[in-house]
Amino acid sequence: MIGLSGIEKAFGPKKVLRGVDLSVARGESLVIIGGSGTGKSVLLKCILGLVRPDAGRITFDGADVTGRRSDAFLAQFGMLFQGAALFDSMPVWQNVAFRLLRGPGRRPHAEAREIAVEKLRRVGLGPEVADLFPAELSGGMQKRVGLARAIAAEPRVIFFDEPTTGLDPIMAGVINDLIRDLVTEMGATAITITHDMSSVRAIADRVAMLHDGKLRWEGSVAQMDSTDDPYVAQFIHGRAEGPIAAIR
Ligand SMILES: Nc1ncnc2c1ncn2[C@@H]1O[C@H](COP(=O)(O)OP(=O)(O)OP(=O)(O)O)[C@@H](O)[C@H]1O
Repeated sequence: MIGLSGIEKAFGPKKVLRGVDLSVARGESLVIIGGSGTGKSVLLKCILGLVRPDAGRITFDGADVTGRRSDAFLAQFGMLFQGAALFDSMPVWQNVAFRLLRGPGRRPHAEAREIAVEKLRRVGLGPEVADLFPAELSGGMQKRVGLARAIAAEPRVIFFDEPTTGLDPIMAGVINDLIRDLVTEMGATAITITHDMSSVRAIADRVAMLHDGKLRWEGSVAQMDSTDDPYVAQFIHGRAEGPIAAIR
């Protein structure tokens, strides 16, 4: 469904992506791991067209989309940002219904609110939360609202950027399970960036590791656990010693 071939991106002299080849099948949940600053976020931004690659090709449903993104293209994506990134000045339901209230797929106000309340229910939040403001919610609740927003327009592809950062392990587990269930239920394709190995295990059909601007390794969670690739092993066991330099 999504294909990347030979993606390169440099910022000034710094070569961040050095030829990334990666494909994601429809309905698959891919998790991208890798050390800080290896270009995971830059890679997602390339797919969304927020960053233009210096070289390489991006395809979506077989069509070449490198360098051009229409509103209709972007409407197929949902995104859960790091830190939920809610608009503080809007009540929760308007945050969830953000895309339903504007743009090409605009819905009437009452209908958008109804959809927002339904999506909030889906992530375990009651209708009483709809009229609260983000500042009145805990971090875990804010993540759920971000998740409800990501699925509100029923996207075909959802990106999760470090979905459990800042949450306690129990809430992280709840969010991981919700992501897994939502993706399965919607039949959506998911790409997740995370440092959290519990997320990898809960969410991934397939794991890809970025290192030094390239796709270093890919495989299933079971293959990840038994691989003798020293980079993957260092990462999953969180060792300071190993081929990945700990000073960044
Ligand atoms: N717009 C930009 N201009 C200049 N440099 C950038 C820009 N965007 C990203 N970079 C650089 O590209 C590198 C990769 O950044 P990126 O955010 O993709 O890393 P990451 O793998 O997502 O890291 P983390 O896990 O810490 O979030 C970093 O060194 C960053 O400073």
